Amino acid sequence: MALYHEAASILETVNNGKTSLKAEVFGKKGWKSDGKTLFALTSEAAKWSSILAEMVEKSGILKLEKQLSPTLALVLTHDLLLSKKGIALPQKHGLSATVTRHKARLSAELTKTRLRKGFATVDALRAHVNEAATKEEDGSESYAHPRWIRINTLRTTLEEQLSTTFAELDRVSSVKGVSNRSSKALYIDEHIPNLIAVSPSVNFNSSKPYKEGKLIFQDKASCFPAYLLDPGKEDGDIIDACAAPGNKTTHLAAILRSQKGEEARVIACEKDSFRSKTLQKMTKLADLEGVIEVKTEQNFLKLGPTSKEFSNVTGLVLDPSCSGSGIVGRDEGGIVVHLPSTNAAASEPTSKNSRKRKRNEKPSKEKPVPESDGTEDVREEEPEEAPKDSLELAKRLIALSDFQLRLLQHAMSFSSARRITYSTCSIHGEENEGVVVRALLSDVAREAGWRVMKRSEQVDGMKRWHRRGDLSAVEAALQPLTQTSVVLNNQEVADAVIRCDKSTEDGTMGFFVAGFVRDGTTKGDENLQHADAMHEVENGGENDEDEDEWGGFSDE
Ligand SMILES: C[S@@+](CC[C@H](N)C(=O)[O-])C[C@H]1O[C@@H](n2cnc3c(N)ncnc32)[C@H](O)[C@@H]1O
Repeated sequence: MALYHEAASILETVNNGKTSLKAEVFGKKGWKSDGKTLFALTSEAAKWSSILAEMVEKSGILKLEKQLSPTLALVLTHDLLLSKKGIALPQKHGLSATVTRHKARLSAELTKTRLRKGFATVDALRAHVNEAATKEEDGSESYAHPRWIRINTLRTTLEEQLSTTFAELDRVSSVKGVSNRSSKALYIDEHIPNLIAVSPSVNFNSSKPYKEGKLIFQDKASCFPAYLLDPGKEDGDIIDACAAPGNKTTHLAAILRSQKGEEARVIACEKDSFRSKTLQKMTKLADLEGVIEVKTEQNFLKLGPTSKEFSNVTGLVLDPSCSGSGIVGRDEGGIVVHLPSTNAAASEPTSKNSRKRKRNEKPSKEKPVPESDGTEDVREEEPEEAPKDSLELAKRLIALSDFQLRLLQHAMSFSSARRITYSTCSIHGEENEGVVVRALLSDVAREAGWRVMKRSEQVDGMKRWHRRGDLSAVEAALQPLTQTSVVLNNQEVADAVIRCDKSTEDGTMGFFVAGFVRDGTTKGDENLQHADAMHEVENGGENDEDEDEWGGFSDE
């Protein structure tokens, strides 16, 4: 029967970004299958594809059943487990048999995914998947996430790309103009230089300039930290403390190079070994001039802030691991078909022992390195897994924010540093305003004279950005600190820090960034209405335990 082969071929074409699902199914003559059935199957499989791809990958069936392509496995698995009628083929049909014999394994993977996402039943998961899909298609309520592309000025210019790669696209004057799924439009961002957004239906994944590192796929919000740091001619070296996969590193390098020419130097530090490799690849591709020095498998906390090597470091970008709660899932963007990797090995059967993770061992979130260039599949951060309950979330946020504070305080210890940006792709106040307040009130910040970078002091685009910090989160962070005699100017701090919300007309992911400055001449207590003698703010991550990395939670 042609249905599954035709559906698989349609998903392949749509995934290449050449056309839309509707245009492919109904606009093309010659399909043997009924159009409505074909559309229903392909759109359902696309909707479920992130879940199905993971199940197929983990089950390892692509390795065992060589006649299955990733898209064919997707549509067959969809009908096997999620369609009421099952696979529309006789049981003995060869194609049906190739997936049916793995039904137990695939079902187990579906159960694991469902539980991990926090849904008690398949129907609850289905409702969630449907709701997400309805939102995507309802332009009035939610906006299709545009594809943000930063033009890498280390390798090309905006003008060159506008007149070549993007010459065919219609120019629009608002982000909303590119949020329409069927449009082929381009918007030049009004806040971040050299950043554009294109409609979700246009895909430059396989374009030459992308493969050459001239285009960097980077959400608008993720461009804020390097831009807010705003390094200039007078600056020395800049450290990107938590760098992989390297989007902010290459952005920093581009800005610094434009200011300092050959003198520009960015030191990129990454602790994780797998992500270090991605960072190396990405920077090698994007930075032919050698502005960036990569420190692989390097714990930032182990860099000596007063050592000679870093005596010329005047700025730091700190974008540490976070809950990832602001991330826009790939399925919240345009029609994206998630495909299982053909290289994926079957996951180990879950035994009691294998489920246990050692304390401090980082949960493995990495995707296999694609053979092509390895940059696009390692994300800046992984989306948050739904916590079981509010208690688990609270615990998670305490551990994360202590870790983030510790890194921020370390950044504040660099002897020549004058500016720092701290960012997360989290929506939780604890990881954002909470960390900022705790850092500002810490001895480290006060002794070194760090204060928040006020809105009025920020680079033009950031000054104009409308979403600012959450005042109630600033106040909430101060509440437990009853011991302190220091009073912050809460409103000024809230206005100084920057937020992005996901799924709004801004077209960004959820994000947070704060700038810190120290003037060098004062003790920098400008945000403090009165600063009394040295005080014990709180433990604030200055614990003796050698916890130098966010290690996730153990299952124990
Ligand atoms: C949110 S990601 C960074 C994304 C990156 N800034 C970008 O824009 O592409 C956080 C990174 O910090 C790394 N990391 C966590 N703890 C670290 C530490 N102590 N030292 C250095 N890197 C660390 C993680 O492995 C992860 O790659």
